[in-house]
Amino acid sequence: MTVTTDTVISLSGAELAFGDRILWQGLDLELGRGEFVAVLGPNGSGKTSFLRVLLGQQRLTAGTLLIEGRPPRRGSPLLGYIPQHRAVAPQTPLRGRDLIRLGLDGHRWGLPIGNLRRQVDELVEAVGATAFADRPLALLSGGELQRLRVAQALATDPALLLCDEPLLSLDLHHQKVVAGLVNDRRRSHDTTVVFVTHEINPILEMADRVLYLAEGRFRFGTPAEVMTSASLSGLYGSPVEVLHVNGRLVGAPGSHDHGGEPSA
Ligand SMILES: Nc1ncnc2c1ncn2[C@@H]1O[C@H](COP(=O)(O)OP(=O)(O)OP(=O)(O)O)[C@@H](O)[C@H]1O
Repeated sequence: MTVTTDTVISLSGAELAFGDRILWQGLDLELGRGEFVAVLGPNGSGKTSFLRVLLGQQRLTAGTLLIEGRPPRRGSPLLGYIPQHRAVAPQTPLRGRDLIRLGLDGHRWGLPIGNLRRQVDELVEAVGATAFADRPLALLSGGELQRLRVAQALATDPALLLCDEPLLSLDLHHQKVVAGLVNDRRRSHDTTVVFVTHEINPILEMADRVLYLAEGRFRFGTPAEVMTSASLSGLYGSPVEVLHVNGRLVGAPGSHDHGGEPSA
C-alpha cells in the first residue's frame, strides 16, 4: 500500500557540521507538496550542502530527515536535480535530446524504445526546446542548456525538484524563462521546489518561504518575514537595511543590488 501525505520534506533538529564548523543546527522544517522554497545565504553558508543532504549525498551530523516519510536515498526517482550552468566541453558528442534521455534511462530501463522517444519529445516540448534539441550540446547557449537541464530533471516526474543556482550566469530574460519553467511545473504537478540562489528577485514572486543561512544560523519563514532589516540584521549580527522598491528587494545580501555582505 502506498501512503501519501502532504509533507514532502521533514527535517527535525537537523544539524550539519564539518569538524568544529557548524553550518546550521536546530533546523526544524516541514515542506508540503507544491511548496516553493528559496534557499539564500552568502558563499560558504551551506546552501549546496543543504541540497546534498536532501539528495542523500551528505549525512546530517544530528537530527533526522525524511523525504516522503523515508530516509533520503541517492538516485531516488522522487528527486529531480537542476545543477548550476556550466559549459560543455567542445568534443562532447551528446545532443540536447540525449541529455534528457539520460534522465529517463537511469530509472526506467526496460521502457520500450518508442515510449522513450515519445517521452523525450514531450519533455523537449514542455521546456520549449524543440528548435535546438537536436544540436550538439557544445553548440548551445547557456539559456538553451539550462532549459534542457530542467527537462532532464523532470524526466522521472519527481515529487521534489532541487535546484542549485540554476540561474547563475544567465541573462535576465533567461533567468525568467528558467525560473518560470520550474514554477510552471510546480503549479501543474504540485511539485515541491527547493531553489538555491544568490539572487532572490527573479523568484521573489514564486517563493512561499525562504530559508536564509548565514553565520552558522538560519531564518526560515515567508519572504515577508525573513527579508526584512530586523530579521537579517539579527541573523548577521550587524545592521542590514532591506528596501522594497517596485516589487524588488534592494540592499539585502541575497538581492542583486546589495552593497556587499555585512561584516560580522
Ligand atoms: N565534505 C566537506 N568537508 C568539509 N567541508 C566542507 C565539505 N563540503 C562543504 N564544506 C564546507 O562547508 C561550507 C559550505 O559549503 P557549501 O558549498 O554548502 O556552501 P554554499 O552556501 O553552497 O556556498 P556557495 O554560495 O559559495 O556555493 C564551505 O566552507 C565548504 O568549504
